[in-house]
Amino acid sequence: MQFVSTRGRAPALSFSDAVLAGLASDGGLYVPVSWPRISPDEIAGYANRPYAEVAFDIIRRFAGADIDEATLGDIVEGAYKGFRHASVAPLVEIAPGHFVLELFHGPTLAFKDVAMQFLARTMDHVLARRGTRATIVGATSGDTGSAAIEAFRGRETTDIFILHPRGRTSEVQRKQMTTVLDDNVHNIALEGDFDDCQDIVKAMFRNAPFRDGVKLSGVNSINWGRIVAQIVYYFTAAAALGSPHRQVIFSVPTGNFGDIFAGYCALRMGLPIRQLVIATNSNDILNRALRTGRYERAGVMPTISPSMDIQVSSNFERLLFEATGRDAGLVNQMMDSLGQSGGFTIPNQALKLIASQFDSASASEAVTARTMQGVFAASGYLLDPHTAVGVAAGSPLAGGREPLVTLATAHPAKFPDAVREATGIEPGLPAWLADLMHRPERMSVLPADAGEVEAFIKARTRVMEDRT
Ligand SMILES: Cc1ncc(COP(=O)(O)O)c(C=O)c1O
Ligand SMILES: N[C@@H](CCOP(=O)(O)O)C(=O)O
Repeated sequence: MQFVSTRGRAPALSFSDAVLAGLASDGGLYVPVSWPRISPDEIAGYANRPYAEVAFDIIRRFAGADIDEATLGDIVEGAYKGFRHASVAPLVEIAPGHFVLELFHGPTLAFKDVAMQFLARTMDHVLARRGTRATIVGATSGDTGSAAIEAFRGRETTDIFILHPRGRTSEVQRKQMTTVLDDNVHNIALEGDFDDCQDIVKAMFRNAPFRDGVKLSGVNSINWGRIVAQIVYYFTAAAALGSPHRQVIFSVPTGNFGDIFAGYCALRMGLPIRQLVIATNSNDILNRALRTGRYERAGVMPTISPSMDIQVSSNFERLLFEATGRDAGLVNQMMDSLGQSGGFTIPNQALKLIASQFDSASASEAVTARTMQGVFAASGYLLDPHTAVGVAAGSPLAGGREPLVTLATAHPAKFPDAVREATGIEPGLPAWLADLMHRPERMSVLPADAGEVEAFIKARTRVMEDRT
């Protein structure tokens, strides 16, 4: 399987190369050259199969001969054996016909672990096979960073640099990142918001001498290796609820559009998804875009669901590529306009197509808190604030013919203040993180300046040491 860039000016790459590249050299995002199909019988066969087996069966269709099957089998086994729930991603019914898909049973208590545990093992394998190293960068609003640091810590093949917006993550999230003291882990607290972090990461990829010099690779969902692993749980959840004989609706708390784009991939691969609901907090660029056709950047607003405090949703570019019939010229025009004037208009045809597959809703702070409170009062189930945004956005569609599945993207204990304020209950951290708040921290504070961040990385990466 080859992967092509949404901007059409970078070379097509194999699975391994696309995973190592992260972002395409033309600034675009890699997508598979075509969508593999999973037959109805195969979908039915996924019900009750171990998660790792389904992951293997789906991912092998993208990895092809690039990663031999025995190795891929070992990678997925290793990735999911540390999850604290035997099903990896269990479903819990919180109201008649409304399920949450718990994606937070990995080591850092967020859905990011599902992909990151796979991605780190895959990168490690490819780098070791090639006898080389990479410098990993990532922008985080809290969860990607902790999951990536946990997955890459101590690895000989990589140095990892994570940029988080200073003071804008929850304390638990920050501690999960900054208390990891392995030599290959570097935390940067940036004086800015998440979009600044992400802009700097993208600027580093555009700087070819720097990118090639440090062998830059990325772990955000711009990396196809993240998306491919997130496709899997849409299949396991739908199969458990009766697909392919039954359609399913998914409501997905959305920021960078990676998780919901994985749902779209599942749909393109044959999963009978009735609708994908884009659930946003007050940072509602996607909800506005779907309603008005204008994708218009605004300032990032801090909320009680901080991991979704994002305005520029990188993976929306992948959807635009698909919805315009893979017209890279049009995608370039839209992205240029976003860079120059902060917005663009989605062509009518593309907007219509998107509206036929997606719905969207935005939950205010008050609605998010009321949803946590209401679900707890009715069922005793504690939602984290991100999942609550998804539950609020999806609820109007609950109780109909198709089951509604809201993706539960984080454990409530990652956001104890917001959960306590809404429900009166303070969720505790699991035993292996019980002393987290007392562990020593290490991080460096830097201004939101790509040059300074590059200099910081150059001074610390072992890849540069190799070259000098
Ligand atoms: C807890 C949580 N929920 C939802 C999201 C949104 O996911 P995505 O960025 O893939 O849209 C994030 C961050 O990305 C997150 O950390
Ligand atoms: N919410 C994310 C932001 C980055 O998203 P990603 O999925 O593209 O890595 C976070 O918690 O860091």
